[in-house]
Amino acid sequence: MLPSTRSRKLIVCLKECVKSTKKIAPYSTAATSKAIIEQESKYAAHNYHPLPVVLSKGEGVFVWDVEGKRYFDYLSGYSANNFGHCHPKIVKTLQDQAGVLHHTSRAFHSNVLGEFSEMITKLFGYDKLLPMNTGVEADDSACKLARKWGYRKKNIPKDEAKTIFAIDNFWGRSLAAISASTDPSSYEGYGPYMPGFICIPYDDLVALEEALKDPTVCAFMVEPIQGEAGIRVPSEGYLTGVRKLCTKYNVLWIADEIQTGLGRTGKRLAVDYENVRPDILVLGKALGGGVYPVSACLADDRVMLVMEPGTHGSTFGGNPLGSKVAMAALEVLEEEKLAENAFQMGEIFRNTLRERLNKEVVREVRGKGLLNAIVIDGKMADAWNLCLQMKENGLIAKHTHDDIIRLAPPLVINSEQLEESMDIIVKTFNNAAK
Ligand SMILES: Cc1ncc(COP(=O)(O)O)c(CNc2cccc(C(=O)O)c2)c1O
Repeated sequence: MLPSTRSRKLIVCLKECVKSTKKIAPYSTAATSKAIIEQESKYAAHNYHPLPVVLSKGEGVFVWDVEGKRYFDYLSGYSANNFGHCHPKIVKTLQDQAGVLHHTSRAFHSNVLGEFSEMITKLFGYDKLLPMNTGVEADDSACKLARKWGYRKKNIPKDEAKTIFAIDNFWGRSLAAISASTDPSSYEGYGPYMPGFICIPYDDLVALEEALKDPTVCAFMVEPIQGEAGIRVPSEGYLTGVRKLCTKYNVLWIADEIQTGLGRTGKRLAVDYENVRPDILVLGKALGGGVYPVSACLADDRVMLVMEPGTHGSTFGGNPLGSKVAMAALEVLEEEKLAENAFQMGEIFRNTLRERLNKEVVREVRGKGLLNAIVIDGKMADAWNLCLQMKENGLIAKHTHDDIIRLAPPLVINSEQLEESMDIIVKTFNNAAK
């Protein structure tokens, strides 16, 4: 039986009412931040201490919380969102491929991995790609590659291979990664640790040469700029020295560019500042366009082919969906000249903040491209409170230590957005001094 005219009018009216309540504010949702934070606290592990903000929408350099408030995103998902939130080309690629073929495992070939492998190896100048998913997996794979190369090509005695890392390194949360860590908050309570991992001071070529003299050393893994250590930029020439010493002592140089790579520091790779070429290049985070976990090891055949069929792998490594998205991400990086934009915006960012920030509160502004940090005087201000204040003023960022705040917006930021966001940073920091 058809509804009467009266009830049809009632239905139309109800639909209008429902639609109107949804317009509380752009991108807002009915649930409040407080309720959602309580829900997460009750049902999710407490392995993070997030800023008290609940995000529900992202677009370019902006994110919105559930109350509809807009923020500049100055963390970029720990540099996974180099291309901004919901980049149209990357999202469309994800949507299209998801409806065609998303996962096969490498028990079979797909029509995508070969294309992705050729594209990425030619872009970065290596013979082969080992596709993984997360950054720590790719770094772990690089360490495995180096050990096996050490046994097969450098005649290091079985199970005696050593890998050198820099003090204050950070390459993830796995048992191997924390075994290399010098940060108690990363390794405490998780022993016993991986043998054969040794740490030396960062940015110290004398210490490096001393360590490489040991003939059982297979590799030196290092970040071109230390990210979690607080955006620590090494001396000019450090990377050149690393390259020379690793060649001299027949040691593989593993460059961990998971946070610094893909335009973040103002070059396609941070090692490009010194025109040096690692033996194993490790990428991650933004390689998946911020929408899908994709990581990679790149190396020449002399290294990569020590890994025979069936001796390493991963369920999702090299899947068609991630491979397609990664190709789109690399195209965006190149087509939109985002490394160049990061270089230019980064110069303006550091020069402006060094000029405008209150020297009583701020000890240093450092970084390259759009990977920067503000180091504060811990006696004058507190990093957590500054992040809370910046949030109130419309910008979200996170500290890496009590006195260091990382500032890393998406590389798509334009000069107007940069100016507006710098005003927020200056206003917040300079008020902290009063
Ligand atoms: C240089 C570097 N290498 C490897 C990793 C590990 O990547 P995955 O997280 O994808 O496994 C990183 C990670 N970088 C990073 C930065 C900040 C926080 C966190 C966190 O684990 O909460 C991770 C990194 O910064």
